[in-house]
Amino acid sequence: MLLLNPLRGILSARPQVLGLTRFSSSFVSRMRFLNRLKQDDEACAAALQDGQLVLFHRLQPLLQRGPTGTFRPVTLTCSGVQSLLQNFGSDGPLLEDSILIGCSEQNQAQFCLDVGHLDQAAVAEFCAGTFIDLRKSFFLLPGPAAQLVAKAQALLRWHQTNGFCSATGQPTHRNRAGSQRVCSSSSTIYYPKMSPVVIVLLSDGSRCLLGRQASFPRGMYSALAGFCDMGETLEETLHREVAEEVGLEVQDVSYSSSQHWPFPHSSFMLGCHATVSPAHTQLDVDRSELEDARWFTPEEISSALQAGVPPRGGRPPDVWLPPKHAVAHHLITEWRDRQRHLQASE
Ligand SMILES: NC(=O)C1=CN([C@@H]2O[C@H](COP(=O)(O)OP(=O)(O)OC[C@H]3O[C@@H](n4cnc5c(N)ncnc54)[C@H](O)[C@@H]3O)[C@@H](O)[C@H]2O)C=CC1
Ligand SMILES: [Mg+2]
Repeated sequence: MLLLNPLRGILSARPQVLGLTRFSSSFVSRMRFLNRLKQDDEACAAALQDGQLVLFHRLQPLLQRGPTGTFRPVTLTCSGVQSLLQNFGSDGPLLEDSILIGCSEQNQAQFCLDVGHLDQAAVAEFCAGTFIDLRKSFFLLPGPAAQLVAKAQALLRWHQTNGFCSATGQPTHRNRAGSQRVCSSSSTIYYPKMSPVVIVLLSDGSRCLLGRQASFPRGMYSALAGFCDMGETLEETLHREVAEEVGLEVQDVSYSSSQHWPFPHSSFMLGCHATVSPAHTQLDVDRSELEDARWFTPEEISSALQAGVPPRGGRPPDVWLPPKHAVAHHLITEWRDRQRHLQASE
């Protein structure tokens, strides 16, 4: 139940439907619907009228704590946002700045809008929510909502920083969905960008390798990661990064899963497992990239996973691992489960 009077009737009645369930029977129709909205400005404008909107203020999403204590993004109807904008003396064109971010399972188009020109505290109070920094929001929200909010913020940021053509210096104009921008002078089309990053959990058969950068929170260790250089394959990046960062030669590589990672800007994380020969595990750590790297046994990994993410302010344990939403966490739990399976079958 939403306990919000000023917004009665303008908050979306279905805030919990953010995020897509893949492979549902209507998956194909939703994907085709979204694709049409990206190509057809009129259809997109019509979909906005019936859509849900997630608000941001200077790239911070508006969240609300639900009755069970879990956070979710506040979702507004189109008329709800219009009332809000009118209430704050700003209406009309701003609504057209909204960007298409998805489609709910009820076939409602989902949009985001940054109201950074309005008073943050007043809007938050009006919507009975709180604008929370994305890094914090990402870990407060359940997985699908976190990914949707991260995608929304990445698109808002991309539009805010790509207002001009890098070749002609002339303004660029967005399509209605916000899926591209076109140079007003040269007609060059620009699409939102992600930087590909390979992230790899190395194993020597009985241990896995984790490292930490000096900039990580104290005690946090993660899988090795590195940006792809122009022209590289996933495998070439992986071999190069491991050689550069810890001085090892990789044998086998297998792909696990991928993730859009919004920090510090949009990265496309390609998660892999890889092995090194048990006879060649001596590390030669590049201290300009990593503060530390070491091999961990399955027992050490299990207890670090059990310890969880330390609360803010408290003294962190000596070793803790990235939280659930991070692909690094997924790679580490996959490796731990595989080790358990191997031990059980011995
Ligand atoms: N989701 C997850 O589980 C994890 C995500 N990550 C992310 O992976 C990313 C890459 O990891 P790092 O070890 O820092 O990469 P890295 O080992 O390639 O080192 C970063 C350096 O690469 C250079 N670089 C080359 N191409 C770049 C580009 N397109 N954008 C920015 N810098 C570029 C810069 O000099 C930068 O300082 C980080 O942004 C981090 O947030 C890292 C670990 C876990
Ligand atoms: Mg790295």
